[in-house]
Amino acid sequence: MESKPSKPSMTCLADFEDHAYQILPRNALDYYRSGADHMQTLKDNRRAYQRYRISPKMLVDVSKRDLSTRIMGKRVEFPIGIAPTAMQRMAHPDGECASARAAQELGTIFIMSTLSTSSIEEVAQAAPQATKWFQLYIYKDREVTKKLVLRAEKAGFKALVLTVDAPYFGRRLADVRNQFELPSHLRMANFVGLGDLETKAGQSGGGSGINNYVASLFDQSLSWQDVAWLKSFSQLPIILKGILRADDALTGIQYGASAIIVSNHGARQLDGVLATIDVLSSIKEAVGDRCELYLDGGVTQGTDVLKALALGAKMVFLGRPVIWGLAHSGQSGVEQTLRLIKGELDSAMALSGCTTLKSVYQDLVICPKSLM
Ligand SMILES: Cc1cc2nc3c(=O)[nH]c(=O)nc-3n(C[C@H](O)[C@H](O)[C@H](O)COP(=O)(O)O)c2cc1C
Ligand SMILES: CCCCCCC(=O)C(=O)O
Repeated sequence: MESKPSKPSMTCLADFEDHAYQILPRNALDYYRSGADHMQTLKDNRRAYQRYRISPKMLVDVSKRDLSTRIMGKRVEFPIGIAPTAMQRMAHPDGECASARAAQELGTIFIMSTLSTSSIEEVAQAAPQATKWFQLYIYKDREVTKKLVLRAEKAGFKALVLTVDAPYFGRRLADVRNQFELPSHLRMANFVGLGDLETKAGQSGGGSGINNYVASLFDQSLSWQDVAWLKSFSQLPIILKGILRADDALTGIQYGASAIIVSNHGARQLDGVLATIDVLSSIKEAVGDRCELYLDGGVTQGTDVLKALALGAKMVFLGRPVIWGLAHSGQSGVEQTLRLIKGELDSAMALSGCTTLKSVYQDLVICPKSLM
């Protein structure tokens, strides 16, 4: 008797999330999954996608499809990249190096967090061909910040992603309850030998080591002038991450931002802000074609991506889903995650009459009044 081929165990991104919930230590799992305060926005980031529905076009020849695009002038195989998430070695020993390699393998973008558990140079060496962007937090110590930027530039990173929504950190209640500390075998790899910058995340101070770290070391006086400061010594294009309003997007362009990531930091900062998909079209309307717009937050399936593209994003980024893939099986798990959602987008495009990303128009998505 012929035996049946074995069942695929991972069929969608939620399967990886379920798996991660079973295997990750509590301290790490809570850190990764939490939103701020009572997590109203965390739920809304995902739920909001259900308020938008697709209005597909029929009898279009969809036998050939192309998901590739150009982002900041560079070819990307499909419009789904990896958002910066800190401390990835808590999910898998290969951490950020594995995620960057997965991005390289699939031809998409990897954004590396300032607060990585692998260094800029380690990631650059692990994935030399990947398109890598460096996410920047600005420290009170501006010399440290400047050195970090110059290291990223030297190591071949192609853009700076300046996070603008985190002068302080939101209160993630589980991290406070767990008295979160970076496990002692890991390090803030970009700051080795720099005292508190390396070690402070390993000190909870009786609360969350994260808030402790940020409140004492990040520059709370950050303002628009600092975009000009960055441009004064770095050649890299600047992408603002964490914009939620059209007027801020326009100001960002005036100060020289090359692109904007519409983001609420995965609902980890100010609880009660709008879901990112809900603010996207108003920002797109204001900025038009003056800069590229990307989005993150709550994207977990191909139809979410299709909706974001139709409403004005050129690319979306995944935060937690990549962590769940990493926790499953390192580079391979991240690759599987990206392939799954890419396949879902491809299928959603085929079934809605789109053969290229350019053919994904705004009228493909509607928000019926009954669902508002
Ligand atoms: C565990 C975790 C760590 C994060 N670390 C950073 C970071 O270091 N820098 C940053 O700008 N954003 C950080 N973010 C926010 C993500 O870049 C992104 O905005 C968010 O995760 C997108 O939402 P999603 O997780 O629903 O995909 C983090 C998010 C999570 C969940
Ligand atoms: C002590 C390390 C703090 C890491 C914070 C990274 C981040 O942005 C997050 O949302 O978490």
